[in-house]
Amino acid sequence: MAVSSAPGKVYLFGEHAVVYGEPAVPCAIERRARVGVEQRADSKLRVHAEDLSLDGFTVEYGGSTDDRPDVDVSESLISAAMGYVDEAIAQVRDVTGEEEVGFDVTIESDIPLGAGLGSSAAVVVAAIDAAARELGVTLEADEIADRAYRTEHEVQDGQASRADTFCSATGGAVRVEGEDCRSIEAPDLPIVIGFDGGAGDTGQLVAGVRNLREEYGFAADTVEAIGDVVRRGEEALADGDLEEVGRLMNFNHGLLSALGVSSRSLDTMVWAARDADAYGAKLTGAGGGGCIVALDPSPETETALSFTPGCEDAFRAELAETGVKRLE
Ligand SMILES: Nc1ncnc2c1ncn2[C@@H]1O[C@H](COP(=O)(O)OP(=O)(O)OP(=O)(O)O)[C@@H](O)[C@H]1O
Ligand SMILES: C[C@@](O)(CCO)CC(=O)[O-]
Ligand SMILES: [Mg+2]
Repeated sequence: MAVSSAPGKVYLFGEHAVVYGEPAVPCAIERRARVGVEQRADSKLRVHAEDLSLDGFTVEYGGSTDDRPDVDVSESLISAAMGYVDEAIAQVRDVTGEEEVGFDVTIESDIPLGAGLGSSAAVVVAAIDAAARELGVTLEADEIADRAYRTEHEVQDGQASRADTFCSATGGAVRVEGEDCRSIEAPDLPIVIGFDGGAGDTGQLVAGVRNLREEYGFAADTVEAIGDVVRRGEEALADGDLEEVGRLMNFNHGLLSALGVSSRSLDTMVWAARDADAYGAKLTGAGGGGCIVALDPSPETETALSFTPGCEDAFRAELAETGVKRLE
């Protein structure tokens, strides 16, 4: 049995636009997915997922018979959950050359699912690392990131960036522009997260932006404008100028909103953070529902969010210095 964990992330700048080659700056946070992998005698996959916003379920399938068991969970939820794990295991079969190998996979995660904190990337990164090690292969962080990217690319219908998976595999603050992925220095960031209890489907939201971009020149311009905001944001980060970082986060949120990926509850939380004098606030990740990220060294934003209708949870997040961790 091999067990690995990987962190979730927030985007300081640049989600969605990063899919079209603009730069983005995500930052790993200390909320992790842990994945345990044990090789089986047959070629099936059994997945036990503990906290998919329900009590947990187990599915077993693959091999010659497809015996998805009777579980008290909708088929669509299982399919959604299995998409990433399935493809991650396919990548490990490919990289190790062991095409017929089967696994029991156990997932535990404290990253809310589909909420913009990169639960998919964390699960995929940890699963790839653990499954490869279970077969005696230790992959470098770059290779894990690459295989995890291919997984997200496959599941998100060919539209994904390397940002989430690179950030989760390497930890820290990173900058991703197309194929170019690197770690960057970031000042101490007083990160506050607000969570509306909801979720958005990354694949669908990315497809929505793609359609807008194809239909309207000004939507394509909006994507480019996000790139401009990110470049200014990088300068502000390098200068340690958190007030400017915050102003640019606000601008970035407005542009994401124009692209149709915000929601009423995300906007409400963003305004609650701004009213509490946060440096700035924006949605994080694919949007549609889920989380916002704000910067505020004082307790005001967290307190304000905890009294905001529609905000289910407000918490501080520490930067995760380490990406994938080998636990067993
Ligand atoms: N604990 C878990 N167990 C099994 N699968 C999980 C778990 N957490 C996440 N996943 C997988 O990740 C999918 C959610 O990924 P999605 O990209 O839509 O959201 P996210 O990664 O949380 O947010 P974002 O991509 O916006 O940062 C789930 O449908 C499921 O397939
Ligand atoms: C929306 C998006 O930019 C980030 C999702 O966390 C998609 C991606 O980069 O693959
Ligand atoms: Mg995701």
